[in-house]
Amino acid sequence: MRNYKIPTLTIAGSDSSGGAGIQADIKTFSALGTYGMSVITAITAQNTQGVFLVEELSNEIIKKQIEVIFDDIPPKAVKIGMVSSPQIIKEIVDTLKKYNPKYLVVDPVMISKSGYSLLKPEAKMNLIKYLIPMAYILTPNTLEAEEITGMHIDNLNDMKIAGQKILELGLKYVLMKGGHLKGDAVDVLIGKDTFEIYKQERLDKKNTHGTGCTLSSAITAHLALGYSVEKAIDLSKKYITETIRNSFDMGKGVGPVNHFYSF
Ligand SMILES: Nc1ncnc2c1ncn2[C@@H]1O[C@H](COP(=O)(O)OP(=O)(O)OP(=O)(O)O)[C@@H](O)[C@H]1O
Ligand SMILES: Cc1ncc(CO)c(N)n1
Repeated sequence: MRNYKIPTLTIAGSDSSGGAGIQADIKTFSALGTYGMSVITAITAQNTQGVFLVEELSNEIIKKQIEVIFDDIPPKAVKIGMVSSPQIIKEIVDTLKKYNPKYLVVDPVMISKSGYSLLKPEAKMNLIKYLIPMAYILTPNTLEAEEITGMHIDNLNDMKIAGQKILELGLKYVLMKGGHLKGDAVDVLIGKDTFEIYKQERLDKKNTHGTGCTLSSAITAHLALGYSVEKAIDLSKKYITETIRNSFDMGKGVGPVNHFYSF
């Protein structure tokens, strides 16, 4: 139902260049027909060439944004992206526990495509201990899954084993993204009794800024719209593929995907 009235929420960092972070999430929520809302955790001075400065917001304003949204417009599904420090992670987890959102999609953002660390090294423990266990779905790329599990991931079988290891932290599903491996763009969904492979052709495209953010917010939107987890991922995988296929030059570096290719 594309009536733009189903509320969805992203808790993430702002990307001033509009291709990733909060901006990618809101574009995706809108393109897929939901009502997007945001809790900003940090502001990045970023463009298509890199991340130049990051300023985190205070725990107080992050907590308040979450509370006033949930008290007024409870979202049908929530996505969490960049949460850079241990105290921000703890604050978000403690605040969300009061509302216990059913569909919580966690994208464990660690390093930007341009190589900038968006997660402080000391925050990794809180991510694993507090945030990941709350997730309905975690969407790590293989490098993030390596950081979480300590395993080396090279192929589909490694992805499956690492996914099963992450499930032990208590979450429902892991969607591991194989975008960084060679060959087709293959992602795998791992649940207690679930193993699904989502395969699309690898597109030879330069402009892939924001692919991870876009995929996780597409899953959030589709869950909010009432699709099953398998169908939500299937539709989101097709959406990200088309946004990459229609990506375009913008700026001097790695340009954005095209969230609005179908309009
Ligand atoms: N060149 C490509 N062609 C087709 N699909 C791709 C390509 N690159 C990535 N994907 C797909 O895009 C989605 C996002 O994956 P990716 O591995 O880029 O995430 P990420 O590394 O978290 O992104 P980001 O750098 O934005 O954080 C996945 O479904 C992945 O398979
Ligand atoms: C704010 C922000 N969040 C996530 C990403 C994804 O890497 C990014 N580049 N910037």
